[in-house]
Amino acid sequence: MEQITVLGAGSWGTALAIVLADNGHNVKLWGHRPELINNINKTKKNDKYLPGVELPAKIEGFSNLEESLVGSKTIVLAVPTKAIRGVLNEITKVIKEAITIVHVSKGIEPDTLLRISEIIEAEMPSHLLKDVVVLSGPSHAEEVSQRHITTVTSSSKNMVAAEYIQDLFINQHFRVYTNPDVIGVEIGGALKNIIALAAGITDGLGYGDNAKAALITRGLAEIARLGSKMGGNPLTFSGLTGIGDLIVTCTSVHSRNWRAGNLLGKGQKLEEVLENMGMVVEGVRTTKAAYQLAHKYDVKMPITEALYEVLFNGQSPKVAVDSLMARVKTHEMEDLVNIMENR
Ligand SMILES: NC(=O)C1=CN([C@@H]2O[C@H](COP(=O)(O)OP(=O)(O)OC[C@H]3O[C@@H](n4cnc5c(N)ncnc54)[C@H](OP(=O)(O)O)[C@@H]3O)[C@@H](O)[C@H]2O)C=CC1
Ligand SMILES: O=C(CO)COP(=O)(O)O
Repeated sequence: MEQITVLGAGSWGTALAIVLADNGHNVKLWGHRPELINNINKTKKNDKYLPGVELPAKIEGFSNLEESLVGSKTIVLAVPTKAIRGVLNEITKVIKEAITIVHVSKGIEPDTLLRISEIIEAEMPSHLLKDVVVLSGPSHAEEVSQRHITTVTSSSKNMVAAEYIQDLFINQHFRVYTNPDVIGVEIGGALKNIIALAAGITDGLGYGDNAKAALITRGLAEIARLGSKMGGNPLTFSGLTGIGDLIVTCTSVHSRNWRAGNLLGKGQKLEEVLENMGMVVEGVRTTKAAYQLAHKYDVKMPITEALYEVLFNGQSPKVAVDSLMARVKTHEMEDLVNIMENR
């Protein structure tokens, strides 16, 4: 059995700590708010993020980063995308030996347009970084923490590392696959949040299942279009970290992105929505990044572009949906578009 440090004591960090503890590992769970950590250690619960869930005895909370890292060679990084650089910077100051970082965040950094594994490689000195692995897939913390059946994918440039992480996490309720396509896995996980926001908006506007099916399917088309151009394997987008995560996030009330979109669709302002969520809504920043990526790679991403107008240019959700539907008619399949345009 291993000792593993989980950085980030929010919903996902805590749920993954439970999986690891269930597998017999000793888990040091670090959070940056001492009151939350004291409460975790006292009550053996994280009532702010996973109300009512009992934490296994093998999880110990830490608010001191250095203490949480002593003796751990594998670190699970479970903080929101915007906090990643800061946390990596602090890790670098205190560790002495190379570590394996498993990141579980779903986002892309606006402006730099870096994926999370690229941020990790850029921030960490190479002598302190053994491997980077991404663990991603359709997995809401609320269900994982109740040991409901979940499937995810472990991906790394180094498949030995991906398989090592598969072994650490896999159990009867939490099935872990591997996939060498880090780009496809990270792009699918990050961009599904944009489509989930849009699905929440159409639900909030009062549209039904047809609209949601359209968003999931056409959302997948634009994610795959961008992701393949960035070097991802097109097949990855039909897997757990592509269509799988799209389905769960667009259809579940657990999704913070769907919930935020739903409130936007019902007429709330973005600032108001984010203030009241109390948890990270990754899709907002990622919409900005994907909008920039679409221009950089010259890829059509109509849903992303419509959402960008709503989030950053004050367009009303109804007008954005109407303009999506009023676009010039086209073929469904990319190849057909190329064939027809060249005939
Ligand atoms: N929840 C889920 O089901 C899943 C989430 N993910 C991904 O996991 C990542 C984390 O999300 P999740 O746990 O759900 O988010 P939450 O909002 O539930 O928790 C985020 C945690 O990170 C903490 N945090 C914020 N800023 C910092 C910082 N600068 N330094 C240290 N800690 C910080 C927050 O503390 P505080 O707010 O108190 O400051 C909070 O404890 C996201 O990228 C998300 O997309 C992936 C799969 C499933
Ligand atoms: O990534 C997730 C499920 O796979 C969590 O999605 P939300 O961040 O929208 O809650």
